[in-house]
Amino acid sequence: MSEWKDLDAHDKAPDVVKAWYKRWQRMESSAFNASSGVIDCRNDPGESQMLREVIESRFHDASKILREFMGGDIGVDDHHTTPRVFEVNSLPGLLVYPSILPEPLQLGLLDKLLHRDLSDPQHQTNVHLHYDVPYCPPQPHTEGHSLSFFDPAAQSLTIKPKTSHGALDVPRMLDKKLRWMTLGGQYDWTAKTYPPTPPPPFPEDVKNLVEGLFPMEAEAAIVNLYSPGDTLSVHRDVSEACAQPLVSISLGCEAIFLVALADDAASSASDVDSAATTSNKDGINGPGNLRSAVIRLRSGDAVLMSGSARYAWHGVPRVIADTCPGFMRSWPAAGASEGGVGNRYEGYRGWMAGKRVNLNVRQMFADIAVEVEGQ
Ligand SMILES: O=C(O)CCC(=O)C(=O)O
Ligand SMILES: [Fe+2]
Repeated sequence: MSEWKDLDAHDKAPDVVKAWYKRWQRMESSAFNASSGVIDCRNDPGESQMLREVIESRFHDASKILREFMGGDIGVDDHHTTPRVFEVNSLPGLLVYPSILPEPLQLGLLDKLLHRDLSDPQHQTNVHLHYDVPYCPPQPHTEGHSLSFFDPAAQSLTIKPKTSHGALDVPRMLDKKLRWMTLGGQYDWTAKTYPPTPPPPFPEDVKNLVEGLFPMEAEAAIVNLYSPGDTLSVHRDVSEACAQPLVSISLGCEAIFLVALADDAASSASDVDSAATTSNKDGINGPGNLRSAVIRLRSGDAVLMSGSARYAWHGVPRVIADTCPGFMRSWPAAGASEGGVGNRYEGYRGWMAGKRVNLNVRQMFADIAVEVEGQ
């Protein structure tokens, strides 16, 4: 097994992993909907041969952490008082927490990430690489933060290109261009490093939520935004200075998430052929000597990558259209019975119905122990 310090963030995935990913990217939805090899925690996870339930001692009162995040009672039910956690048998350290976030909390997290944190000029996005992004000054209802980009008053902003790109308006930025935003440590996707300058503070409420629920410190995050048709190719997240866990929280449309650990011996040409050309169980789920998992991630689910699974190859070959849950589809507009601030965002009603948002949180430095007991 490789040492963390030997792993290079610029390494390309072995061919066998890339071929497996491509199969999933090209697969008809009917094939993966019918595939018994996909881990889907909403469908009797306890019965699955691919998972085993584990006990997280830190969940003695998850509801307290969830309430603190929302600043009040959110009608947390029993499930959320003691969320269930499953470990993937083929990849020890890969944990799945189905629907760990209750619905109101999912909406609250979207508000914080996409109204408050996106309009904080300290947080970089992919749009900043090519454009000078202007911000609207704070308003009485924004608690000192710049006005949300979803607000009608922000629609007249012009986002000027730094290079030869054409100018961009706010709706086009939000609908099409915006693919990621960084929180805390501002990861540089091109250099695949964290800049040496001190990062902006990690948003405190999101930090408390993540650290309360998961065995890690929240020091840097990437918020990925996908539309159906967008993908994230196979990579490993090894730019952090330590091998502490990483947590990935999904909101909105469902996705297929692939994870694989390839032993050096697993990259031979014959494995690539079998991954690329057969439709047998191995061809879909990964060649026999790849330790792999295919997980259907839904809104409110979390995945924790720890232990050897922390440096597994992984990617998102598919975001599944028309799968955003009903309670979230109209975001950022308020629901029919709600009044108040949501109505400001009426012009973007239904924006979230065509999006998947993934909050991917990493610990960059300090060491803490992971406490997971077998059941
Ligand atoms: O969108 C996801 O589920 C995964 C994102 C990811 O792997 C990353 O941000 O490094
Ligand atoms: Fe990743």
